[in-house]
Amino acid sequence: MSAAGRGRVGGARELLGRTAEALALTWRSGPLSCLSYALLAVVQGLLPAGIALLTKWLLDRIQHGSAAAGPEPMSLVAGLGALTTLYALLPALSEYARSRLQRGILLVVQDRLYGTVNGFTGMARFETPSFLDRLRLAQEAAFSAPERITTSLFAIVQQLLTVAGLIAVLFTVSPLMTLVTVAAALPVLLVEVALSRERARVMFSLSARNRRQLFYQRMLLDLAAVKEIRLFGLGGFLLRRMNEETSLINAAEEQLDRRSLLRQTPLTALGTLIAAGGLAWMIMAAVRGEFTVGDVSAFIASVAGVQGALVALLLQCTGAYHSLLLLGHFTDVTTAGPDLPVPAAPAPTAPLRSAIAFEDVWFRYDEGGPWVLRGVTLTIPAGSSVALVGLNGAGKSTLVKLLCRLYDPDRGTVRWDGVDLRDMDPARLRDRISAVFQDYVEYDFSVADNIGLGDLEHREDLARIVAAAERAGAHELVSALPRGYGTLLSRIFADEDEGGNGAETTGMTLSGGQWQRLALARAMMREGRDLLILDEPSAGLDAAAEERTHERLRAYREGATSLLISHRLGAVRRADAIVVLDGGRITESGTHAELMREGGVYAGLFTTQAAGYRDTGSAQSTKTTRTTEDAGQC
Ligand SMILES: Nc1ncnc2c1ncn2[C@@H]1O[C@H](COP(=O)(O)OP(=O)(O)OP(=O)(O)O)[C@@H](O)[C@H]1O
Repeated sequence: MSAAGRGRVGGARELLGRTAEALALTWRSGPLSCLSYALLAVVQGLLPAGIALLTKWLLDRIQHGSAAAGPEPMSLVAGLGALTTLYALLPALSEYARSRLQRGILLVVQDRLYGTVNGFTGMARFETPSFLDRLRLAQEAAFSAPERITTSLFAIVQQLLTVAGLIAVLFTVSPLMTLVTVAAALPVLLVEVALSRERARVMFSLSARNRRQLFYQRMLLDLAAVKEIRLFGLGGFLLRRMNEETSLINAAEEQLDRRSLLRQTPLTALGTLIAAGGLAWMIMAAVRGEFTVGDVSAFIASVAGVQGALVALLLQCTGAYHSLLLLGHFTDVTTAGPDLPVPAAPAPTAPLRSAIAFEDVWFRYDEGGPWVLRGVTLTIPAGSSVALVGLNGAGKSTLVKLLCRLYDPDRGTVRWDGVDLRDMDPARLRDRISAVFQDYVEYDFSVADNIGLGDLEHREDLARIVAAAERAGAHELVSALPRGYGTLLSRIFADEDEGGNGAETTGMTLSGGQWQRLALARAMMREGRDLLILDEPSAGLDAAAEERTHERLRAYREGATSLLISHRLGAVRRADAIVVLDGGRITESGTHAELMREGGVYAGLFTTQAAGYRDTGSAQSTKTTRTTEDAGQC
């Protein structure tokens, strides 16, 4: 992690590096916008000096007539008119250029950040809280930091040019008064430097609080949380917590503002006193004929202009510093490199011919954490159906993650027809697999897209989508929806009405079990894959739907390689092999009949489940073995 990632910019080199990075991003977003914005900054920076100089010349002409130096009065009036018009118009033009630049930068930065995240082939980073935190900060940075750094830099250049220009004009009038102008600006400058450092420190110290405040805000608006928040009456609690955080942030900011005020006021007064003293002295000297009225006007313009420009410059520096801190998170994420090593010349991923094999696989999520898989050795022969059972937390879903190469084992190997998964391109491997996960996704798309996303290449093939829905037992429910496969499933987006006249109707949503059938249909879309993974594919289905779904799945899996995870043991009993995972170890394996004969963990679980389905009266008069065999089919 870089220093910036830890919340501070390292040395000048790191600071310059980040600045260069922001400028490069800006340049990539549109060289023309970048150049026009820079040009506008330069012109605006020089304008105050130009106006001050022309005003001085004009006043001198009025006072001394042709004896005074400088162009003709009419040319001066025209020039002054042109410069003041530019002075009035350029900020609007500049704002237009800035917005254009901002839009361009957003596109570049968004593509860079999300492209990088999409390039993480594994899951570990998404399940690591510290990385997720960094990702959130990087997201925040992506949308503001590069643009702010660039605009701050251009504004700094503009203010520097203003200061230099005004001082140069004043120097031609009086080097002594130039010194007075700088002296008048110095106290404010010094206090602003100290304050800007303090501001950055306070803002950083508040960042954790800001994130907590954001968390409470999100919870209070989160659709998924509404039910539980209402039922448990958590709204007031979350609201209080949010307000507490806001009050503490407000208090810290108030304290900072008070300190700023206390320090700024006397020093600003001191600066004003120096300027006023200088002005009084100059006016007396002008009365004695040592200065012209134009000189006095140049002095007044310079004092006000230099002070204003220096304060603006410091504010821009503070803003740029804060944005550079944020950009560190963006850089950390976008330069994090691959999470899983992918060989430069991956082994070809051929259709599965022989078997998938776990060879003494050990895995844990964190170094130093508990082992989740402990020496798993398991073979899934091509064309066979294997069921994985075990208690909660036994490691079943973890094993699936390794099989899809979302993680690599810490020890041991997973092989696809003898080839180590680490030697394969993960994208090619996953292209050979279809899956329904326990935590399947509900996409805010149409029904057709929710199914079609299973195979992007055939996303528009309605016949294939319908066939997949039929296999998953979802066709009937989809047909009953108001717009069938075209129905938008969303609570976030609105749908266009059927007349296509642009009117919007609210999207609709499904029940948990109905969503699960769509997830199953999505997996069925992936025809011609070598391995089907079903991780609790029927957990949300009603009893009748579950029975029918498993029948269909059995037919679909016939002769194909599949791995089924289910706590409903009636659904796994017909698998070619049932494997029991206990505490990350395989403790039993065999067919249903073999495991029942063994009378081990599986037999115990199966009997317990079956007993739950038995009618108490009849159960008392029925022999256990026979009854469990029947009940297990539920
Ligand atoms: N991302 C993670 N980081 C750390 N530990 C994890 C992570 N995911 C799972 N675990 C831990 O790994 C163990 C196995 O989890 P896993 O999800 O594989 O179990 P499972 O057998 O699928 O359980 P269930 O039947 O409840 O779905 C659990 O103790 C869990 O706490």
